Amino acid sequence: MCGIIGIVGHNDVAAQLYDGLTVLQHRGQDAAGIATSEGTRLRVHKGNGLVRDVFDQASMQLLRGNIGIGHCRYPTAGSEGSDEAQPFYVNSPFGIVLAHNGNLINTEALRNEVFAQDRRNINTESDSEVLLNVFAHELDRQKALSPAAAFKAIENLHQRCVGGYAVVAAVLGMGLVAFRDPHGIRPLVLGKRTVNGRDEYAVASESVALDLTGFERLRDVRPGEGIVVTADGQLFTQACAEEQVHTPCIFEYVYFARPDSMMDDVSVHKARMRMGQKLGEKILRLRPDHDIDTVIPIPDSSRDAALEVANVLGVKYREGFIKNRYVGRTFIMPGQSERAKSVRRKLNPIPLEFRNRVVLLVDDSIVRGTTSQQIVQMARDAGARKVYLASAAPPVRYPNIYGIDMPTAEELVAYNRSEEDVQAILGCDWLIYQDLSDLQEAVSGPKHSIDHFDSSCFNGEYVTGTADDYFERIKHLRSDEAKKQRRVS
Ligand SMILES: O=P(O)(O)OC[C@H]1O[C@H](OP(=O)(O)OP(=O)(O)O)[C@H](O)[C@@H]1O
Ligand SMILES: NC(=O)CC[C@H](N)C(=O)O
Ligand SMILES: [Mg+2]
Repeated sequence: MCGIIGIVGHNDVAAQLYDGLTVLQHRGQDAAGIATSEGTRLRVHKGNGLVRDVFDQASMQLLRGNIGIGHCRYPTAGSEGSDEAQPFYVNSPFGIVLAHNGNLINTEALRNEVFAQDRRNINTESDSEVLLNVFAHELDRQKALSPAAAFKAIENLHQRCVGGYAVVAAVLGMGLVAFRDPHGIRPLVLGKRTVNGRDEYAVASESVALDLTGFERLRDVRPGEGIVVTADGQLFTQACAEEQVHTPCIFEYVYFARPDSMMDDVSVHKARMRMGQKLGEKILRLRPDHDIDTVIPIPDSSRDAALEVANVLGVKYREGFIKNRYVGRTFIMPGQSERAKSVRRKLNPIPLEFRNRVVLLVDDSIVRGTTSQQIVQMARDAGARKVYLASAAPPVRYPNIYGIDMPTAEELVAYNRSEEDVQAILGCDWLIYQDLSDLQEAVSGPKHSIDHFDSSCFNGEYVTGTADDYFERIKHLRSDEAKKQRRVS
């Protein structure tokens, strides 16, 4: 789940892109990059690491220009190498840089098509480089450099690309281009500010990046919609795909997004509190006479939900695990051994919150079970009498193929297993999962802001459809074992 941002200002925008990326860092920790457009030059600086590691004063000074895009990466395709850091660049037509959040599921077929028909070579394993070349080819076919040409290119791209994608690009001589896939799986929000009487625009994965850079959130980019902001700050928008069911990714609300973001008009913080309420109500339904002494969140992402669980149950909420703030998110680390080691480095219990107590640990989700298995053991070692575990999301039983790197069902702890089996593996005394209907209601909220979701990792329903052999092929390419082999070779 990468973070993307694009800004058109009237002065240099690199410093603001940098600031925006620092608050999107939770979406991708492996690589970061910024590209800016100034006169006849596109400048790109990118590399592996956190935003703060990739840029220094010298690189920032080179990134001149009033139009720019930024990216922080969590790979879902190709390798973790620096040559697949984004933004990507192509020199023709005009010069384009592009950054992508999401994952294409027809990359292989597109790559062949792009080579054979469009006569363009893709030099990495990245789906985003394929996407850029499709856009470049379709823009080239328009024989013009205008918002209308960009919209036509986006329309054609939607016909060719299948998957989840939110995209920002800068086209030399035109400005900023942004678009969202026809189902709106991946998020993208549009903001505006007025500086000295002149309008400036930004698009970003999450509204928190707009808050930090002083842009007011105007609205979410609509599914399939194209946005162009010209170099002089004029905004053009157009629907570039026939209307489809809007199915934003529900996992954004469960785990990925920051709680202080608004996404498709829903507050992530409020959605998580409602998840906690519903989970608490389910626990009360199942065991009205429960013996829980304390609710303990598993930091960071479960805190909003855990607090509400405690409120509903009427028991104490206590911080029982202290998080080492210098260790990043474990779930988005690239390999299983790194993820497993990081949980212990990241979380340490406060024994007095566990000793002789019946504790209910609450996490936002249980995916591979890496975190929960270790946490349950830590709670026991710290002296808990009984350890219960509740997940604010249902069992994750199916791969995610639209931008979250969990492509192999066999790596998911709940795959082909009953809740009782998972409870035994995690070693807890009681395991409670949220029901999917409750999760969906929690996110769509009292205003029913969202009617449908991409909930594929919970129910195995893929809104784009999938080729018959897709999951088998992706397993060979992207299982933890395949990634390990690739790193060795
Ligand atoms: O079952 P697993 O495979 O362990 O994945 C699920 C866990 O990973 C995430 O935490 P992470 O440490 O990535 O981030 P956080 O600090 O935002 O909670 C998520 O919040 C769960 O705790
Ligand atoms: N998580 C993402 O959005 C990844 C974007 C792109 N598929 C990549 O691997 O770089
Ligand atoms: Mg967590």
